[in-house]
Amino acid sequence: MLEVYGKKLSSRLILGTAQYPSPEMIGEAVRAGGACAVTVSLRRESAQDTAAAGPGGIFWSMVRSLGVPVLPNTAGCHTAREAVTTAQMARDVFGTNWIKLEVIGNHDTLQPDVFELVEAARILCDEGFDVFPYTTDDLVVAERLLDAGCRVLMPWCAPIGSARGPVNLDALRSMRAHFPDICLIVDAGIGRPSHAATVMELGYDAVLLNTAVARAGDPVYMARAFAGAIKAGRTAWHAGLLEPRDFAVPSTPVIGMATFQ
Ligand SMILES: CC(=O)[C@@H](O)[C@H](O)COP(=O)(O)O
Repeated sequence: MLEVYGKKLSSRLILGTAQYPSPEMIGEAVRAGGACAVTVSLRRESAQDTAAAGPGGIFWSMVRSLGVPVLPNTAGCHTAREAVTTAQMARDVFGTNWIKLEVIGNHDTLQPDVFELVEAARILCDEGFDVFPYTTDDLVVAERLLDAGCRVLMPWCAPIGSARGPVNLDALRSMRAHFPDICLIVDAGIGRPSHAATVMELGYDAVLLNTAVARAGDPVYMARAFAGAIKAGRTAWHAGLLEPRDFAVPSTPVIGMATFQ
């Protein structure tokens, strides 16, 4: 069972809550996929600033009623300062020390600003937050985040919302090899269940995704498909996968085969 910051999680799928056709469908997708947690953007939801969407409103009650841990996120923040303030507000609203730390550095790629990210992570870890940093697959940045106090890393596999899947498998593989004991959760860019299975086959601990489910033709079915893929990938990793080989190797033994002269 996956344990993160001392909390045991019921599965290896974390779902985002944005872009669904309706709030009800978020609940259905979370249940169908057996998601172990949901991530929520405090800024995005609060920005709508209506009685229905504000911190006491329908959206928030629905999120709380899902019965899974809430992982508030700092989506939309561009500086360490903004992210720290947003995290502090999220702690008050949700009563949790968990924070998915996003500090965006580039408008086109939504790539994290890793410098601001590390700074924000250091401040938040010092303040007692359990920080889940959305980062790139850069090993040096990963080291800095761990030095700052993070116990989980969330590398992207492709830009947020791109649905491209793992564009640099070697980097993800090397991150897994460098940090065998750190909880690694792929966050962003997963487009298909097969992408999720692929990263789980590499030994990743979990997957966080949003767009691929929320924007699917049928989000509920898609959540179920992702749940199956994540379990399959994890089981395959446990089973011990063969490394690809350059040459053919007969699968049927030839020893003892009759020979005709
Ligand atoms: C919801 C959330 O936190 C996103 O910022 C996250 O990174 C998911 O990315 P995808 O929408 O590409 O799955």
